[in-house]
Amino acid sequence: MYSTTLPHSCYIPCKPKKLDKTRTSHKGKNNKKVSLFRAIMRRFIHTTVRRNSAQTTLKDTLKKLVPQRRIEFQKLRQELQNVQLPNNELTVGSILGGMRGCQLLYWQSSTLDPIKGIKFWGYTIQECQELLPGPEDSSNIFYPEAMFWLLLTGEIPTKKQVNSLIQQWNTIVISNSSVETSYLPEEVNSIMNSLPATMHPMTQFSIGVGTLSYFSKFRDNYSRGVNNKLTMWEDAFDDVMTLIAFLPSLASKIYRRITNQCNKKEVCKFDPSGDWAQNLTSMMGLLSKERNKTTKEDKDDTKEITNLIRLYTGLHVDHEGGNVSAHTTHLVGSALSDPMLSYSAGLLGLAGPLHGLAAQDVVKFLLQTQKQVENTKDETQVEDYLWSVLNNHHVIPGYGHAVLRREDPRFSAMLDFVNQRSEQFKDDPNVNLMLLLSRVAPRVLGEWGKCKNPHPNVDSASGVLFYHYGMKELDFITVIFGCSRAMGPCAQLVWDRIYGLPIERPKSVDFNYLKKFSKL
Ligand SMILES: CC(=O)SCCNC(=O)CCNC(=O)[C@H](O)C(C)(C)COP(=O)(O)OP(=O)(O)OC[C@H]1O[C@@H](n2cnc3c(N)ncnc32)[C@H](O)[C@@H]1OP(=O)(O)O
Ligand SMILES: O=C([O-])CC(=O)C(=O)O
Repeated sequence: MYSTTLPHSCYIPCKPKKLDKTRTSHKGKNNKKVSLFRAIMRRFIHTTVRRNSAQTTLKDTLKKLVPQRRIEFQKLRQELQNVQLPNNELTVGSILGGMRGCQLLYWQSSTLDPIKGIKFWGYTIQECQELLPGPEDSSNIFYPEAMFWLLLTGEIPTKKQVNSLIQQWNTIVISNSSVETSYLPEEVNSIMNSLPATMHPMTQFSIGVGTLSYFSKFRDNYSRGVNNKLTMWEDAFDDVMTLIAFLPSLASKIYRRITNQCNKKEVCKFDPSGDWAQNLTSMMGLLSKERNKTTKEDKDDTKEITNLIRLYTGLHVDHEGGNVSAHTTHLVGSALSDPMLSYSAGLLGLAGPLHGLAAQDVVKFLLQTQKQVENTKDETQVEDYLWSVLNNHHVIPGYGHAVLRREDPRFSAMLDFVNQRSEQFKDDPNVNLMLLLSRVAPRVLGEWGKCKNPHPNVDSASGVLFYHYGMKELDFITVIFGCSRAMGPCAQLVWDRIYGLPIERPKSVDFNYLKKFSKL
């Protein structure tokens, strides 16, 4: 009766009392005893049934189904790879293969060529570096504000226009009053304070951005019936401005919480005339004397880390519409969720290790390689280590791409940053390992042959540079990515509402439908 396969903790030794037949006939005086006996039996049967059903939990049931279903699915996938479904230009291979290469989305501000990489309204990264306004004393660095102007309008802004946007992001109107964006509104601040500081920074970030929805004009005006299909883009625009303007405060709040610097006022320095990336760098406390020593080189570092954040946040803004963070933002926005909710969802996609989280994983990987490989200057030893990673069915973070088929030009731009400062970086073992990997990994991945693009993507070079300048909290790195990525998808949200694009709702197919096309 008791299953011996039950886990020990489920086995409750409870023997049924023997049924005394003689007593059952004594009605009347033995009535009480009989009903007590029946109750005990009912209870016994009930517990036994429950115990037996514990043998087949939902997960156990699923586990039994997995091997066979996997085989069937793989067979069907292989057989129908090139089959086009009726009234559908897509093949089954595309539907089951992450829709790679299918043109399914409208995206305005950037396009991605597999070989040439990203272009923002037709401008290459190099052209943006030449044309977009930036600090006078730094070549190849532009203000992210200038990039946002380009993303939203398709026009290269003048210096004056960029300055006006810098001012606008430093003082923003919420709840009908003008506030400096140096501190978070109390409604958001208190939510952030209630989160465990050990919660992953990307989770905190998404919650913070979602909480900003409290101030959404779009949401408020929609619920009161104030805006309509023709005017709601203006509320979307105002929300996007509020959202982006508060990102430096929000990100630095998270950073200061995880580094226990919350009560140090000198850390959170906000310059009311400073640019967005400068305030982000400064408010995180990356420029504080405690984190950076005070030698002459360290003063140069202060300028350089600000420029690194400007370059990084200027380059990560957008990567056409199909990447997970952009696509999610667009999808959620299509239900007319406000821009804060939409981007909060986008950030949760960016937090995945195959997407934005690879930025932190790359640094973890570099540090792990330093520990595992005796001499990380020796290409053969590093190569052997990479083979062991692949043979253990792990990915090499920072390599490969769903669309790109050459080295990511954003990676090249980060590398130029390093090469232009070779003196600063020449003795950094992690930067040197990153450079060595960029030669060795493509060779190994190419020989391995599974991965369609063996070259480095943008995440390969970025985190290690933050690490160089003192950001040792690896889990935080993707938050900076998230500050930047807000710009492209949010610019698109405004245009989605200008054009009145509909709710996104593709059709799905099930296994049985696909099976109709199978000969198996
Ligand atoms: C900002 C960004 O989001 S850039 C991307 C950041 N992500 C990373 O760096 C993580 C490492 N890279 C990867 O996992 C992948 O290259 C992705 C997710 C970026 C692209 O995925 P896909 O388009 O499926 O790549 P692709 O078609 O080349 O994959 C074919 C196979 O090679 C594997 N592969 C791809 N890249 C790698 C890699 N860097 N290391 C090991 N294996 C890899 C895939 O996992 C897949 O294996 P499978 O057939 O067993 O499932
Ligand atoms: O394009 C992609 O899929 C991933 C990527 O590089 C990005 O979003 O920046």
